[in-house]
Amino acid sequence: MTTDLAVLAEDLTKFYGTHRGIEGLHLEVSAGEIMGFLGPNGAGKTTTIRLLLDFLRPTRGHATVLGLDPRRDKARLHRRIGYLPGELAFPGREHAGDLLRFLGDARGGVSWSYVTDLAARLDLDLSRPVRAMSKGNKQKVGLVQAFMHQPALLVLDEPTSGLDPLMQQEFLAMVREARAAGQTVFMSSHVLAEVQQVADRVAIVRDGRLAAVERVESLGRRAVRTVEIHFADPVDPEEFRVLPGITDVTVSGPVLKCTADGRLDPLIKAAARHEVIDLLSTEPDLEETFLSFYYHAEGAGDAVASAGA
Ligand SMILES: Nc1ncnc2c1ncn2[C@@H]1O[C@H](COP(=O)(O)OP(=O)(O)OP(=O)(O)O)[C@@H](O)[C@H]1O
Repeated sequence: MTTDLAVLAEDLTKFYGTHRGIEGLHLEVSAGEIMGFLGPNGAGKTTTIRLLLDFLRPTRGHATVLGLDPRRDKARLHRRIGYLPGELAFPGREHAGDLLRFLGDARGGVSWSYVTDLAARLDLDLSRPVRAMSKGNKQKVGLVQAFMHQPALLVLDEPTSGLDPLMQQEFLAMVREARAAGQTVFMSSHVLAEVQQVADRVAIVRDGRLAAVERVESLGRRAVRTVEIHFADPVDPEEFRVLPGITDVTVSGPVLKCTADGRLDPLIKAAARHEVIDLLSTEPDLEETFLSFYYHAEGAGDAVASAGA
């Protein structure tokens, strides 16, 4: 394989008995990119992540991570990865600082000032016992341990779960900085909005299959928006129903409501034939449009859209 791939999954498949975890996954993550891994609950995100790290063995297929075989080179690979599990379990009674020192030593030593910087950014008190921490604070400990050795690859399973909005933004800033430093980030989420803020591309899984891989810039083009136009006088809905990309037209006296598929130009030109009092266009809701398309569309799970890295 070429060395500029941080992750390569080839026909990666895991069945739990007869139950599909993930099937036939082909995925490439380039070195230095941020890849969002999106899907609803039970789609197969955690299964995929665990396969990449050799916490699970594939039923079929193969993964190459940082040029290594996760099974053969597990210890070497794990030193070069920062991993945040979806379910954090800190069994001991240690204070967060002791736990991080222990984990840092196990990875061959880390810069302690970097650890305290990360903790300060996330507003994490290292002198508190981890077991007594809230879910959000435990998540911060999990994030610090994933980032602290500045690994070549960060594999983060639902990293913002339990974080408040301010901390989510701080985390996204850390992810951007990681990319600037040449690190690769593979992060799962079921929230497109957060992934969209940092990711270069998103891979979308549904029912254990890859539904699509898209560059983030191209997601917006699929956005459907609702438009409401207030005219000075009543208008004929038929005039708008015939426009390309315009659906769900309803007219109530001088107020027209419709859905536009992203190209507003035909609608604006038609509206301009009348006196327009006001125009309201709701922000494209990508959760509703893009994701519902991939999550629910018939056969979407088999249609692997390829977007170049
Ligand atoms: N140990 C297991 N035994 C049996 N089935 C499992 C096991 N782990 C996961 N599954 C099933 O495999 C499928 C994929 O699960 P997975 O946890 O990978 O999804 P996910 O996308 O990470 O979901 P979530 O967002 O809920 O964590 C689901 O149908 C799940 O029920």
